Amino acid sequence: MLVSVALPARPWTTNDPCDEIRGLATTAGATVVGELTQKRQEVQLGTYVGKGKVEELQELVEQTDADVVVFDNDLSPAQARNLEQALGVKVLDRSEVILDIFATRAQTVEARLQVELAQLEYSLPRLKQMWTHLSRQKGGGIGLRGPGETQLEVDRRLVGGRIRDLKDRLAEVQARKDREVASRSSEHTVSLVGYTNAGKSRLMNALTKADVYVENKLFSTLDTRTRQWRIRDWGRVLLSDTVGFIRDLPHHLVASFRATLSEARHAKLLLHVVDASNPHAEDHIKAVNSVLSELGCGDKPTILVLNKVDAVADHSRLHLLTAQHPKAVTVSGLTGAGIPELEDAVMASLAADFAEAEVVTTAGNGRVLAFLNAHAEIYRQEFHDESNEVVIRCHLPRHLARHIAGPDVKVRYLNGSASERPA
Ligand SMILES: Nc1nc2c(ncn2[C@@H]2O[C@H](COP(=O)(O)OP(=O)(O)OP(=O)(O)O)[C@@H](O)[C@H]2O)c(=O)[nH]1
Ligand SMILES: [Mg+2]
Repeated sequence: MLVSVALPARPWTTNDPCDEIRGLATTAGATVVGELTQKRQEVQLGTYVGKGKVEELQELVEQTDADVVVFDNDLSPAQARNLEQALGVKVLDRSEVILDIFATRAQTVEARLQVELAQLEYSLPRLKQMWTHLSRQKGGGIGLRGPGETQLEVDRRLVGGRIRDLKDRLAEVQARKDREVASRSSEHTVSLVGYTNAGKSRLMNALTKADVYVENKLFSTLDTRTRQWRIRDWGRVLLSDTVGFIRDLPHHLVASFRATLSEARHAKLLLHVVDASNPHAEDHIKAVNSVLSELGCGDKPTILVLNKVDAVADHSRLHLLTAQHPKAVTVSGLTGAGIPELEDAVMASLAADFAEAEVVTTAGNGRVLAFLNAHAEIYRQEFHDESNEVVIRCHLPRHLARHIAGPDVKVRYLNGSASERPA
């Protein structure tokens, strides 16, 4: 049974208020048997909704034989407890459903650690509810208590210990990952970000011919994957797919998925993928932008990618989107439409970092030659026998110039216009 409550601070954005929570609940494996919606001026402290609605909900639960009630809103521990008592069935809120999906989807060690951490941090304030229940069963918890401690305190301590343990292990994994990401600092790194189900993974497959899991469910990607993307004859880009964002992401998850998003934080360019066929596309763009700025990626060069253009039924809405975001690129990961234009936009953005340069070094400097071969676009090489020097004209990413610095290396930039490519 789904419940969605509109509040002045969190209004419904469509005439189908349960749309998203239905998607989340189904993704979590539930079958939806009924829905209840209400507009309220403020939250009822004890039970979130008013007494009348609780009764209505009770009836609906009985009629449909529902065994879980899922709120599209976030409930306080006390509200969840009171509702469970009144309704006689399990009551979950939006964050719990998202956490549950994350728990079943997490694949790598890192994602599992993050999900467990988020779940424990979420349940710590809710322990009281579990233990008042249990201590009644076990005769007041006799025999379970440590000296001077109530069972609740023991439990909090255990959970607290586990949380610290998880944090330590995550820190290790993340340090390793940061080293990995940093070692790619000389590369063109691009990250796909966007609302869940926007089509990031499919676009990744289309661009890199990789085989990343794609599914019409929310949060099909929980781990970052990085693949090579060869853009025609221009060069190589490392493209990462990331976990999808969602409105009101539980903030523990934002924090713990920071690491999963480290690729995005270190990327030189973000491709913000939007499902242009979704009527809420504009809301999704805003939600993603706000998570990005929370992650400290707000100022990163970003290309907005209006995806699934093949599925857009209402073209006037697409026109609105393109009018609102004139620099956006319109594509379809399914049909491949617009991908050449996306490649152009990516090249132009990354090339803004390129400069035409003349590098002079001794002919035997294999290190510099190898580096330029790998990272620059060389278009002329001259050997000067008398001085035993080699003069290399190339297109060099400015931020890489420091990697070839040395006593026998001279770098001279040939013109100020960085984005121009030599003929
Ligand atoms: N019609 C159409 N469907 C698409 C397109 N791109 C993706 N889809 C479908 O949209 C659904 C979601 O695609 P994914 O690539 O898994 O989306 P995602 O952004 O990676 O989703 P999460 O990993 O859950 O955040 C799948 O059913 C895809 O087949 C497209 O260009 N056109
Ligand atoms: Mg995905």
